[in-house]
Amino acid sequence: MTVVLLGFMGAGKTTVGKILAHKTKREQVDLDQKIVETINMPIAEYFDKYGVEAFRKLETQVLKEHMDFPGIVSPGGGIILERENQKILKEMPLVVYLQTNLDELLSRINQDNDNDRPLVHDKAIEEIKDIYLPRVPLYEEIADYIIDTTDKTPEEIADMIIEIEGD
Ligand SMILES: Nc1ncnc2c1ncn2[C@@H]1O[C@H](COP(=O)(O)OP(=O)(O)O)[C@@H](O)[C@H]1O
Ligand SMILES: O=C(O)C1=C[C@@H](OP(=O)(O)O)[C@@H](O)[C@H](O)C1
Ligand SMILES: [Mg+2]
Repeated sequence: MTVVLLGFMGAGKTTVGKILAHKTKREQVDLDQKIVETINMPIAEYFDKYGVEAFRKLETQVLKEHMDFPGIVSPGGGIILERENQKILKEMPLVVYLQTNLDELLSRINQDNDNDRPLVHDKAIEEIKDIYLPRVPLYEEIADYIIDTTDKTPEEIADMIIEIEGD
């Protein structure tokens, strides 16, 4: 069954998705990674050159290509913004929102040297809050399940999703 992980940047969509796929012997697709393979440059560079709207179009395209993916789908945190994506996500069988408080997200993002996230890079906390707060009700509305990740390890979160799938 297709499992989609939603959540803000730093929620663990990529990390938990990888562990969950490994534990359950399924494939994971990270939509950001698919986009990077297509554009052949880092996401931050693409944002600089072509802007956020162009990125959103690519994001919708790769989501459509993977809506029936038989495994774990880890999108970027902004996947819930486009109406078209919201519709697609609602049709997908199991959507889990990895809920995390903003302090914890900021601390995870800051220690993550593997990813440059242009929407939060060098931004003040108030600006990040302006991106985060309007997204929360969208994640909540679209998800079938919500897991509070704040004090949990990615392993524990993956195990919780396995339990949800078993129910
Ligand atoms: N539950 C967690 N507890 C602690 N650190 C985490 C957790 N989930 C993810 N991280 C760390 O936070 C950073 C961002 O994780 P990532 O999986 O890339 O998030 P996302 O794909 O949702 O933006 C990584 O450095 C990752 O190791
Ligand atoms: O929330 C967003 O708008 C974004 C999240 C990023 O992915 P992660 O959520 O995996 O960091 C990446 O798609 C891009 O930088 C934009
Ligand atoms: Mg990610």
